[in-house]
Amino acid sequence: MCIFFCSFTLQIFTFKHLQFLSFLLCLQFFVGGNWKCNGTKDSISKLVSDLNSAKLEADVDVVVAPPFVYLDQVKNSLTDRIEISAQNSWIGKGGAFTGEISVEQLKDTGCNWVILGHSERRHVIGEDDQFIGKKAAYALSQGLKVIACIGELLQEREAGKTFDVCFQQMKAFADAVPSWDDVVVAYEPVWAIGTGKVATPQQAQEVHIAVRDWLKKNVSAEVASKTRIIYGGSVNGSNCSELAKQEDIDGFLVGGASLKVYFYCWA
Ligand SMILES: O=C(CO)COP(=O)(O)O
Repeated sequence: MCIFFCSFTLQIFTFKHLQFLSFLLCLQFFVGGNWKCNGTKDSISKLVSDLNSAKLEADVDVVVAPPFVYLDQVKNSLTDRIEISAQNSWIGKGGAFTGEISVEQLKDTGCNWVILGHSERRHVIGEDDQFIGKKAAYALSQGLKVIACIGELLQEREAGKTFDVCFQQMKAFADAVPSWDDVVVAYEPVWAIGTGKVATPQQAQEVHIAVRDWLKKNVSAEVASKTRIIYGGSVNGSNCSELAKQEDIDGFLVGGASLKVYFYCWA
């Protein structure tokens, strides 16, 4: 693997170093595995055991997001080298909210990340920008880090609205969160999710740089330079290297391919 991620991290360091020299910063590559609503006790136990013996590069952040019901199992069996994320959280303190999971409960199971605004929550479940913003604000206020997802539908891309949609979703996060220190932005074009139709490196880079520019204009230059913007949507072993070469792609959020250990260990 890890030669793979190591070499890209080094390239990314060079790009970022040149681009943001004034901040003397480089962004650590981030690889997130979103297991979505997949797995059984047995299959997850096998994946965890494979992950525990995988050789992961030291300078890549690796985070996995198992389904809620397996969080405890994963936390109790997975190496501490890999952090754990939830796939959703409630907007505030727990209580009489049937079927919801609170941030406090997630922290209690050892989660330190949560994915919010995923397109499957937006478009299948019907969560809107404000609701997602509230969730992000509450999660951050309780010390949970946030993977903040944005991305356009196919018809929005075809109508030339990609930037408008992504910027509107960014604004909802920006209006809600007091700080971007613990936020990673995941650009996931909806038409690329689970379809095998990955964005080209140019399509992804074009949005990533626009989102970084949006952060610069609307939040601050420092936040723009420090915030990792990762790509998700049909990423796999064959397309990841070209995507990772793009200057503003700081990692991946991966669905289907993250259910196999080899995704974390390409070499
Ligand atoms: O939704 C995704 C990650 O959050 C991407 O899913 P796929 O990698 O299966 O397209």
